Amino acid sequence: MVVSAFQAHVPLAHRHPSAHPSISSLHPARRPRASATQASPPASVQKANAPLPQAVDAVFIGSGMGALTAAADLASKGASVAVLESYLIPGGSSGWFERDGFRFDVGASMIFGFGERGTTNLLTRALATVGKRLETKPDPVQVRYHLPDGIDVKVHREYEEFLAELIKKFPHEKKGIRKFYDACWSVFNSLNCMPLKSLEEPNYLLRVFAAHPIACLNLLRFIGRNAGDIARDHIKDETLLKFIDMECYSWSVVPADLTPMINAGMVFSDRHYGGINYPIGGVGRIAEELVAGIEECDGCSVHFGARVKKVVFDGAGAACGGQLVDGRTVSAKAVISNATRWNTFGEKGLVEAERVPQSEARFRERYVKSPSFCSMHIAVREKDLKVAMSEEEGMDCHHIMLDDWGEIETARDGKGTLFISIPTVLDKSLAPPDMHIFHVFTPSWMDEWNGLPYAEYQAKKDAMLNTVVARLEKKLFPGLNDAIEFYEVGSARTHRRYLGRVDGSYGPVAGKKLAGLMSMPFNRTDVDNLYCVGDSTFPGQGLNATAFSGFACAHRVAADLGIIATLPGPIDSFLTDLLSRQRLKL
Ligand SMILES: NC(=O)c1ccc[n+]([C@@H]2O[C@H](COP(=O)([O-])OP(=O)(O)OC[C@H]3O[C@@H](n4cnc5c(N)ncnc54)[C@H](O)[C@@H]3O)[C@@H](O)[C@H]2O)c1
Ligand SMILES: CC(C)=CCC/C(C)=C/C=C/C(C)=C/C=C/C(C)=C/C=C/C=C(C)/C=C/C=C(C)/C=C/C=C(\C)CCC=C(C)C
Repeated sequence: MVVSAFQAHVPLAHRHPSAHPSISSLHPARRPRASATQASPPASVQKANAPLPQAVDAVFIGSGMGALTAAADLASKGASVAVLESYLIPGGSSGWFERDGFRFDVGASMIFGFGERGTTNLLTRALATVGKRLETKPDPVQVRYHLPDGIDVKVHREYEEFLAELIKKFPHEKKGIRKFYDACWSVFNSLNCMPLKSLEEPNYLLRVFAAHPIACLNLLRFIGRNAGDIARDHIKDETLLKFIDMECYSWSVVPADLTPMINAGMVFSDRHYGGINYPIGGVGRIAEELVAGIEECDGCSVHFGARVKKVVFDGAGAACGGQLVDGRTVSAKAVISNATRWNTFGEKGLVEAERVPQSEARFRERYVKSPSFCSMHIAVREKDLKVAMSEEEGMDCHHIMLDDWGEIETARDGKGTLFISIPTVLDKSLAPPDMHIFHVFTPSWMDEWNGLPYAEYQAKKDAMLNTVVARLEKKLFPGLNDAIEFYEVGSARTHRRYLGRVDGSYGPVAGKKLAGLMSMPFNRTDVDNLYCVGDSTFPGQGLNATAFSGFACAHRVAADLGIIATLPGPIDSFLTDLLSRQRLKL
């Protein structure tokens, strides 16, 4: 099937601002967006969609960053892979869409894992597995916070510069601040000195322990802890603790008490080590290049418009393929689901109810769905903004805004935490000259949107936009209202529809206080030959995190397929099962 330019850019959300007098009168300068771009779809997408293979070593359900990383790594090791993606372009939440010469990132534009050094630069490494590389633009500031109590803090790329700014605000906590963030460095440095592969492959564990015993022991010290515990070991000031809650919430969507310390160590240090780097041409370029690289490998293919209905099983109850909604089947020795845990094992999931293993109950008891986001993608005319927009004049790409601490997690209707990215500050190629892309998103729940009739649904989107624009105008971007060229709002329903994620959820989060990452599932499941990859697996949300899950998954699958050396078969099986039984007790 050839994907037409129009199909490849199906609207993310349908919206008709002109149909709502309140909106058009509030924003006379706005116009409905023009029809979807007629530009050609990317070469990767055009080339993909060869006929489905009948049988491969590994079949992937979905093409999010977890699956693409794993598929690329397996392909580079000589395995044959088929990636089946239900949508028309790759990447899932790291995909893109185009309108009128603008290229919007579907998800967050703040990208970790693109550094040049160490071992934690997993996006650089994922691309390298298939001989690809992307030009990136270093971001001098990870994020600028605009928080209650007058907290206006920039997280500079330079660690000491960030600490100095925070300490200036909380001088009485000088020691505690350094101790907390230094603890994060200790986690990061331990990870960043070792190859990162599967924690459920004993041969790797033995080798890595032999080569890096101190780093491994340090990671074991932190793997069962949460960032909030460590913060409170060192910090007493309640406002500073709230700031650290926000530091965690801004990427984990839970406060520090529920945020695993390993992930906090990664995020709070890598931003100063590899740094935040924006891929020129947009976040979607990562998925495009991975697809191109996978397709260049013998026996490997990526297919779009290929929605998998169910996992297929053999007579012994082992997974042996994926069946599409149109009935076609791809047989495989390993079946890897990049759908969320709920979409894989839940009601109407890919695995029929009677085959769902008991152990999944354990996951559901510990993890809940995080909220979705209401995403406002806005095209903005620079000349009408009353603030300087260039990096040279001090504009930052990413901002987080909150007006009242009480609303950090709970506020609805656009009154809670606002995440703002303006990727055109770093990459002008994303928009026509003198135009900017504002991506503003705020946590939002499916129950706010479900069942709304069309007119109410559209009105709610517009109301959210108006609330948010008013807040941004007042605090950060005077003139924004009149500078809007066009906009597009996505709700939890949009995320569910286009990303296939249950309730449009951003991913699983701890439903209660857990021991760090100890109970986060790895890639193997209790169904033979069925694996999971992506943010429903260790270590959770984030592109770099899902790239880790991809490498880990590829390593374990390659071991099971006999492509890489393991301990002798029976010993490998015995130790792997022992490790997984031990984790089940936790
Ligand atoms: N800046 C950032 O760090 C950033 C940016 C974007 C995304 N992300 C992260 O990406 C993570 C998600 O990555 P992921 O790997 O878990 O995947 P994903 O959810 O992004 O992608 C899954 C893909 O699987 C496809 N799919 C689902 N069910 C299918 C089926 N039955 N048949 C065929 N295809 C199916 C979906 O269409 C989607 O393309 C999120 O946690 C988010 O944090 C991070
Ligand atoms: C051998 C023995 C005995 C022991 C071994 C011990 C061992 C080796 C343990 C190893 C543990 C490992 C390998 C852990 C690896 C962890 C990794 C790689 C974690 C990576 C985490 C990355 C994260 C969490 C990245 C998150 C980024 C996100 C979510 C970015 C998105 C940002 C937003 C949504 C915010 C956007 C904000 C604005 C303002 C727009």
